Amino acid sequence: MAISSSREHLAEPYNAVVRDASASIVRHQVVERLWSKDYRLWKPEPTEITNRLGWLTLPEDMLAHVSALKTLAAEARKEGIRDVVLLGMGGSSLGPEVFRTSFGSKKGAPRLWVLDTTVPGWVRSVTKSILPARTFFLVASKSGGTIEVMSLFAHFWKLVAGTKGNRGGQQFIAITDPGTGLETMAREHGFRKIFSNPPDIGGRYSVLSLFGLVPAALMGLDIPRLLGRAGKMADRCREGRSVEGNPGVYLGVAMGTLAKAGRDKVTILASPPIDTFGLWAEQLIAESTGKETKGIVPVAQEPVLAPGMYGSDRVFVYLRLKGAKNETLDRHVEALARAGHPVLTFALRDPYDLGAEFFRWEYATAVAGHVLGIQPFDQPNVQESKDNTRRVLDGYQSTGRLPEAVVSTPAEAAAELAGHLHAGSYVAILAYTTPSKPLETAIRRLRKALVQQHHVTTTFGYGPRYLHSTGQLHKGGPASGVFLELVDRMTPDLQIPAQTFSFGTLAKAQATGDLESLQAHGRPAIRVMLGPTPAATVNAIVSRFGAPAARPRRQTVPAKRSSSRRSR
Ligand SMILES: O=P(O)(O)OC[C@H]1O[C@H](O)[C@H](O)[C@@H](O)[C@@H]1O
Repeated sequence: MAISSSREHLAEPYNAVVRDASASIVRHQVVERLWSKDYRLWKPEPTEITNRLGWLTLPEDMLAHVSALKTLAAEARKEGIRDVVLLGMGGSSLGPEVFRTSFGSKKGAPRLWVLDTTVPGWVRSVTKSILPARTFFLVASKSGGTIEVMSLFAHFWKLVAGTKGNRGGQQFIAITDPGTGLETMAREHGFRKIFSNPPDIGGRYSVLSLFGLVPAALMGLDIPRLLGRAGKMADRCREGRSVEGNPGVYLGVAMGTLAKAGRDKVTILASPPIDTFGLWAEQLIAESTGKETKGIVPVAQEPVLAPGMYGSDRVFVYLRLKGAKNETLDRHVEALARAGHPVLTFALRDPYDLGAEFFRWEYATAVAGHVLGIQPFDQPNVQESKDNTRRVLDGYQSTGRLPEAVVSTPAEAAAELAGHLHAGSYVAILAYTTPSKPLETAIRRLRKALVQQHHVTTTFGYGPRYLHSTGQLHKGGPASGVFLELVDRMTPDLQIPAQTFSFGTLAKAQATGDLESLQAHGRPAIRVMLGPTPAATVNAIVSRFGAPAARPRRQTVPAKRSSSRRSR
C-alpha cells in the first residue's frame, strides 16, 4: 500500500497484540457503553466522568451555533478588526493554536494570536504586534478563574482602555462555562459577547466546542465543513462488532495495549503544515492517561532520526496531509516500518480532516483509559503545582523575595541528565521563556543529542503552557521522566495591573512551584538559568554530549504479548 493512503492497522506482530485485546472490548460492549456514557467503563464512581462526556455529540450539537459564529465573524470583518488575540491555557488554547498554524487566516479575516504564557517577553511581543483598537480579545477559560488568563485579561484591558478610539468591552469576547466568575466579569465589563459552552466537556476535549470554534470562525474557517468531517469520524466510531472496524477504538486499544507491553511513547509525526496537532494531542493523551503511575507519553515535534536510534518503547503515528512536503517524513516512516517499529498512518485530504482526527484521538484516549484502568477525565496532580505557585507567591508578597532553587550549570546539567537516563526514560525539556528561532534550533539539537546518545525519548514544552498539558503526566504518570527546567531572566519585566506581582514573578513562581512538585514526587528535576542568550545556554548543554553513540540492539517485537485486561 502506498504511504499516501491510511494504514489504520498495525503490521504484525503488533496487530496480534491489539487483536488479543479485542475480544474483551467487544464482549464488554465498550463501544456501546461509551456512547451511552457508562462511567463504569473506567471507575465504579461517576465523579468527573458522567459530566465530562458531552464531546461525544459535539459534531451535531455545535451546528446550532453556526449562525452566531457567522455573525461574529461578519462583525469583525465589517469593523475592520485586524487581529484576534486569544487568552487561554491548555484546553482553551491548544486547539486554536492548531487552527492558527494549520489553516492560516482566510482572505480578509483577522490574524489569530494565541497567548498562553506569563513570560513577560512573550506577552510584550504580542502586545507590540497588534493595534489594540482594531483587535478582538477572546478571554477563554472553562473554569473562568485561571490565573494566567485573568492576568492577561488585566493587561489587555488596561491597554485597550488607554487607546484612542477604543470601544472598551466591545472588543472583548468571553468563552466560558455557565455561571463562572469570568461570565460575571464579562457582563460587568460590557463584553461584546459571552459564549456559554456546554459544561459537560473537559478542557482537553473541547476543541470542537465553542472553545475551538469561536477562534476558528473568526479566522474564516468553514465551521459546518469542519464539524461535518468530525461527524463522519464519530459515525465510524459507532462500530461495536469489531475493533478493526472502528478507527477510534482501534487507536485506543493499540495505544493502551502496547503501552502495557512496554511501548508507552506515542510519537506523533505530522506533515509540516499540521505539525502542531501534536501539541494538542499531547495535552489530551498526557493529562487523560498520566495518573496512578500509569500513562502514555505523547511525543510531539521531535526531530526525526534513523530507526536504529529509537528504543523499543515507541509507537509511531503519522498524520500525512495530502499535497504537503512529505518526502522526508514518508521516507522516515517507511524506514521505521521496515525496521520493525509499530507505525500507523492516517491520511488527511486537507486540513479540514483535522476535525475527524480530533474526534478519533478523543475517542481513542477514552478507550486507552479503559484499557489502562484509569479514569481519563480528571487531572488529580495539576492542582499541586498551582498550590505550590500560590505558596511561593504568598512568600514573595510577605518577604519581597522568591525562594532560591538549586541551579545547575550547562555542564553539570548534561552530566546530571546522563546519570539519570536509562532505557525507557523520557527527558522533558521545560522552557520558561519567549519562543525564538535560535532557541528552537538549539532545543532540536539537544533533543537529537539525547536520542542519539542515550536512545531515550524527548519532549519539549514552554512553561507555563505545559503545566496545563503534560504537567499531569510528569507528576502522576510513570516514573520514567527526567526533567530539565530552563528559566529565563524575565527581564525586562511587565507589571500585571492591580496585582502585587509582575508577570516575571508569576512565571518564576510557576517554574519553582512545579520544580518543587516534581521533586516531591521523587522525579529528577534539574534547573538551568537561560541567562542573556538562551540559545547559547542550550547549545552549551548540547556541546557536552559527544558524538552519537553506537546504535542500540533493538527489539522488533513488543516485549511480550500481554493478555487483555479484564474489563469492568
Ligand atoms: O479553561 P480553563 O478552566 O482556564 O483551564 C485551563 C486548563 O487548566 C488546567 O490546567 C487543566 O488541567 C487543563 O485541563 C485546562 O485545560
